[in-house]
Amino acid sequence: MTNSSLRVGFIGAGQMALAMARGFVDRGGIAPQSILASDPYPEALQRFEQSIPGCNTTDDNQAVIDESDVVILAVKPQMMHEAAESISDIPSGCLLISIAAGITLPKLTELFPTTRIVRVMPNTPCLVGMAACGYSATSDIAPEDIERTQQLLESTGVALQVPEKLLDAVTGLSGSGPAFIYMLIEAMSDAGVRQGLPRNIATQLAAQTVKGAAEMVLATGEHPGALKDKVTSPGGTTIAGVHVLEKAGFRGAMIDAISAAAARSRELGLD
Ligand SMILES: NC(=O)C1=CN([C@@H]2O[C@H](COP(=O)(O)OP(=O)(O)OC[C@H]3O[C@@H](n4cnc5c(N)ncnc54)[C@H](OP(=O)(O)O)[C@@H]3O)[C@@H](O)[C@H]2O)C=CC1
Ligand SMILES: O=C(O)[C@@H]1CCC=N1
Repeated sequence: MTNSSLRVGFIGAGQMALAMARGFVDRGGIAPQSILASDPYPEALQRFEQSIPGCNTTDDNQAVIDESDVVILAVKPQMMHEAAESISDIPSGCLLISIAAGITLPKLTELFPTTRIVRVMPNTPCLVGMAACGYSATSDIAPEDIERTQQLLESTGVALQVPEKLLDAVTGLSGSGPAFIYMLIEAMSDAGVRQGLPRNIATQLAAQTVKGAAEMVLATGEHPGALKDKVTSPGGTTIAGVHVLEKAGFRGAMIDAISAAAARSRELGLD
């Protein structure tokens, strides 16, 4: 089946469902008419319809399962039990993809009567084709289901298969990571404004600097530390700033933040 004929459903039409649906339509060759999203919250469905003109919406989760080839489970982890209870039957042709933080594959297969299920951790930059996704599936899943998952996720950015025990780490790093980077960009922009730059110029310079530095890491394959050294002229400006960041515990704070997010993911899985 080509992507143009693939029917993709979303159970939960919130932020992440929207970002993925937009990515699938813009870059994955999925027709808006082939997208069906359910949510109990009418405003969420309205927002979804406005963002994906031509898509279909419903308040009936079972209808999404019955009328889709792939269904993304995009409810909060705390709502997964309730979502599962609203589904009585899963046709054999339907592949389920859970994006909920923390909910493990054994838990998912207990909640949903199917073995065709993949656990994915995407991130919101899939909206602009720059996602970093990790995913994992049970060992008895068909290779075609892995291929389908890989293909769909790749249309929104990078998709890496990892052992399930690493998915909470992926959640802390790349699932939650965009929020940490937005905070960094905001802080850099504030610093620019503090130094007299107009806000729009400061934010543009900060965001482009983050994007450029990220691209340097990916394109050159060099260690980030080596790239940092190339910016850091002896006795120059950068080392003065690096010293301040080291004294403030910048690296430790980032490691602690990602570790806390990963720990929270593990905790959500225990509910
Ligand atoms: N936001 C992100 O960056 C990322 C989120 N995720 C995961 O994606 C999932 C969704 O997160 P996010 O989009 O941020 O959350 P949102 O709250 O924006 O979206 C979830 C939506 O699901 C709806 N919902 C609640 N119960 C049900 C139900 N029984 N059936 C159908 N829909 C229901 C909610 O309605 P209501 O508001 O009325 O409860 C809400 O509109 C989470 O599991 C999260 O862990 C994964 C990676 C990144
Ligand atoms: O904050 C959260 O719980 C979700 C999961 C990863 C990103 N957002």
